[in-house]
Parts: sequence; structure tokens; C-alpha cells
Amino acid sequence: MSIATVCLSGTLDDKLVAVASAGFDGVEIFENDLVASSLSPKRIRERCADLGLTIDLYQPFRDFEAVPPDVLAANLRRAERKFDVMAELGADTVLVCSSVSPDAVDDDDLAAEQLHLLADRAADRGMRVAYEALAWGRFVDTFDHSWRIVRRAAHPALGLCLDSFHVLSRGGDPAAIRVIPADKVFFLQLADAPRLRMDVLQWSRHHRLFPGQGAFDLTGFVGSVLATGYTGPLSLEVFNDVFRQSDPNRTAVDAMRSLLVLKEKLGLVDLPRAPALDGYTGTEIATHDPALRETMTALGFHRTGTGRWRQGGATLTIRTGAATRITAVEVASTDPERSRRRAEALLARPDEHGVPAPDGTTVAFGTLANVAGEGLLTGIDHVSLTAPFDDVDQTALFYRAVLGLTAEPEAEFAAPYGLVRSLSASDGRVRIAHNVAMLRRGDWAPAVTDPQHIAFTTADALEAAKAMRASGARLLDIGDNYYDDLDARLAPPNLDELRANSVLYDRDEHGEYLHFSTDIFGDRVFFEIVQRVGGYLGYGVVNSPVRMAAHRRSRLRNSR
Ligand SMILES: O=C(O)c1ccc(O)c(O)c1
Ligand SMILES: [Mg+2]
Repeated sequence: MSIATVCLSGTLDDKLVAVASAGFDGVEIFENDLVASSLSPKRIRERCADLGLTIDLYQPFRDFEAVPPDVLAANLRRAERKFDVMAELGADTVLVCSSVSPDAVDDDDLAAEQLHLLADRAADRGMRVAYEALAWGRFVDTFDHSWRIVRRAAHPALGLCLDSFHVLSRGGDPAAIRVIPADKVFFLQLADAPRLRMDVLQWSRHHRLFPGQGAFDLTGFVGSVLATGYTGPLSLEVFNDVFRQSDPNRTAVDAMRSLLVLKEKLGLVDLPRAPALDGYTGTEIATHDPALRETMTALGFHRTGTGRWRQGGATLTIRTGAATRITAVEVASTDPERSRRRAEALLARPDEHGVPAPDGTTVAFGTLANVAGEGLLTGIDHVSLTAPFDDVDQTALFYRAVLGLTAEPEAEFAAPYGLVRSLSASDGRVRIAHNVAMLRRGDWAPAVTDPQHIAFTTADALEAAKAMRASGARLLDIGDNYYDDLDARLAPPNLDELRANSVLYDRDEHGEYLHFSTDIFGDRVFFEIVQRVGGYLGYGVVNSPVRMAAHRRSRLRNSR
């Protein structure tokens, strides 16, 4: 397991320390990191050895092949100087990117001949050359093209570097990799990415993600490479604007977690399997707002102990805290001990309360108490948390990996105070969502753009809304425009009742969703009551902007 220094922020030494402490075996040294370092190549070699890291690749060497004779001479001289550095580093493989130079010509024979020459020079020093097709290379921009050239060059010290980004961003078929002989695959670089329609160079340099955080099929890709018989490093190479300026220790842990999950999917590592989950045993809220406790009663909860509230299968702990937030999510695991061991294997650090997630919430594992209950609420449908926009991919990967949840389709919507990105993961029983503001600039928008919420399940949302309103629960009022639009779009048969009770509505190909919300407590947390009819899969995200505008109105009213 290896990682390129370019993935991380800081000086070369910051990066090496972070990589080693996250448990990687090796690094790709990115040339810029070495050039900017005050350490000599020999000292870098010693530093890596002290940290238990091998130097698996030196990169990149650019714009070498298919050039006129005078440029070739200069390029070979440049290469010899880099081989000197590699010799001092103790690195034996150099990555050569396909040329983007205006000096290059479209001539595969010439490219093969000149790469053969370079491989000869490398072989003289016991080194090898890994040729990588950049997706934006001038003439060579696909892995099959780079493979044709490497095959034509036929030099034992010349092979391929396969990079999942360059292959998958261009829609390349990784199955075609299977026919490449193992001794010709010198190196494997892994990066995921979100599906974006943009210039491929910009996409690559700014938006790569760790495996499992984007839209690419990394499992299929690595499976194809392993089918060749490749036994070299699995190395992460992720250019990402956020990671470049984040704590490298945190990024390295995130990177390692992503690689472990990928290896688990490929059957390459035996992590404690994620036990089946039976839903939630509870959630915990810290608050200083007395209105939150008052609402618990109006929602039909009763106290079962100090700070403990229950209704049917829905259990909540409310403790006093300076700021209101969801502090813990307790899931019902069929094997809590194994759940904890899995979390630990995935570099989470459990304490006596549970496992701290990157968003600050504690995830605890309990066993389901058999609570047949009276009442309108029967359990918890989902918990919706928040994270800074920059952390959300890492946070989402954490929940999916540790709890064994599957990512659901992402949504993006325009809320009254800006765009919101909405992610969720589920196993059908436990659902975790994250809503994040896509920008946080200026001081016009409220400090908390979208609060957290706990969604309780009910078998009859209309009945629950009536009863809770009658008990004095502070429920959100929804305006007529919403219902007129709903009538136009979906024409629900019970439109009048929905309108009369301020219940929101959505429908998908599987079923219907009825939901309503309380006011926001402590500026941060509200409750939602949801009814799933049939197999409705979503969260009513289409209604979120309306709900958020209504929350804004209720906040203004309550602050008057
Ligand atoms: O963006 C680049 O230039 C670049 C350099 C080296 C790589 O391995 C790569 O995939 C991209
Ligand atoms: Mg690469």
C-alpha cells in the first residue's frame, strides 16, 4: 500500500511522517516535493527507511518521447541527472508521462525507439521506466496506445504505469488491461473522481478523490489489473485542492481507510465484516434549549430515566450542553464487539463512548432492546448530520465503511441561502444523511445554513401531525404555494389533508413519502416525522428548500 506525496499538504517531511503513521508501506516521491525539500536525496532515503517506508516510484518525468534528435539529446541528459537523484534515493522506477510538448511528433515508431533508448540507460543503472498515458497527452492519451508503444519498444526495463483516473475518465474499458502480461505492468496508481463534465486536465488536477469517494468503478479496474498477475504496489495518486491544504495526518488516515475498503472488496484483506444492523437503539442530543424538552412531551415521548426519552422503538437521550447538536448515534448491531473491531481496523479510535466520526458525532454500537410500544412514533428512520463542505467526502466514506452502508444517489438543491449538496447511505434499516452548504462566504446567510435533524417513523403522518399539533408541539407551517405546486406536479389524492396539516409529500416509482418538521431548537436541531408508504427510497429532498424557507420564517417569528 503506497501513496504519492502529491496527495498531501505540507513539507516533504510532514508528508512522510503522516504516510508512515497511517500505516502505508511506501511512497511515490513527487519531484516538486523533493526539489523544494532541504533534505538531500540521500537524507530522504534515510528518513524513509527510519519511518519504515520504501520509495516505490520517482515521478514525473515529462515530455521525453518522439522528438527531433537535438531535443532527444537534451532529454537523455535530463534523464541521466534524474537517474543520479534516484540512485541516491534508492528508487528504481521512474514514471514517464506521455508527452504534451509541442516538440513531439505523432510517430509511434519514433516514440518506441526513443523509449527503448531511455530504458537502456535506466537498465544500465538497474532501473526501470514506467510509461503512463496522460488523458491529455499530445498524441498518446489512452492506456491502449501507451501499451502499443511499450510492446513495440520491447525492452525489459520499459513497462506501463496504469492510472485509474486516466483510464476511467476517458471511458476506457479496463477489461482490455487483462491481456497485458504482468511483467509489463510496472506500476498501478489509483484515484477516484466525481462525474464532472469538464476539461480532463482540470478534472484530474483539482478533483480527484480517494477510491470509494467518487463515481469510478475502482474495484473493477483493480480487478482487471490484478488479473494480469500484477503484484506491485497499490498506490494512491490523488490531486485534490482540499487535500492539498488540509492536515496531512487526517488525509493520510482517510486515504488508508479508502484503500482498506477497496482491498476488502477485492478480497485482498480480511477486515472484521460489518455486522448486520437492526436499526437504531437511540440518538443523543446536547442542548441548552428548554423548548426542546418541552417538545418531546408534545411529540408523545415519555421519560424513562434521567435524560432518557422513549416512544415505541424511538429512544432519545437529551443531555445539557452549551450548544445544541446531535452528539451520538447509537445503532443496533447484531455483533457490537465486531462492529467496534471493524471500526478500529478502519483506523477509527473508539473510546468508552463509541467511535468518533470525522463530523464530530460519536457512533455507538448497542443491541436492540425489545421495545414494543404504544404511540404514534415507532422508531428512527434516519439521522441527518452536517459537515463542512470540504470534509463531506471523507465523512461519508467513514460512515459507509465503518457501518457497512451503501451510498445512495446524491442530490444538489438550491436552498434559500445557497446550494446544498445532500449525501446519504443506507442498508435499508440505518440511514445516515449529510447536508452541506456548498459555499460559506459572506455574512448574509444564517450561520447554520442547514441544521441537523432526527427523523422518526410513523405509520400515519397525518394522524401524527394532528395529534402533535393538538398537544402543542411547535410544528412547521407550510404555505399554500407549495400545495398548489404539489397539486400540479403529483396531484396526491389527499392534497387537502396534507395542506390542512402542513405535511410535505413526495413520490417515487416505489411508493410515497409524507413528512413534517418541528421548529429548530437551539439554532441547530429539529425533528422530522416521516411515513414511508410502499418502498419509497428517498428523503423528500425535493421539499427541502420549502422546509428551509419555512424554518427561516419560524425562526424570525420565534425571535420576535
Ligand atoms: O497532472 C499531471 O501532470 C500528472 C503527473 C503525474 C501523474 O502520474 C499523473 O497521473 C498526472
Ligand atoms: Mg498518474
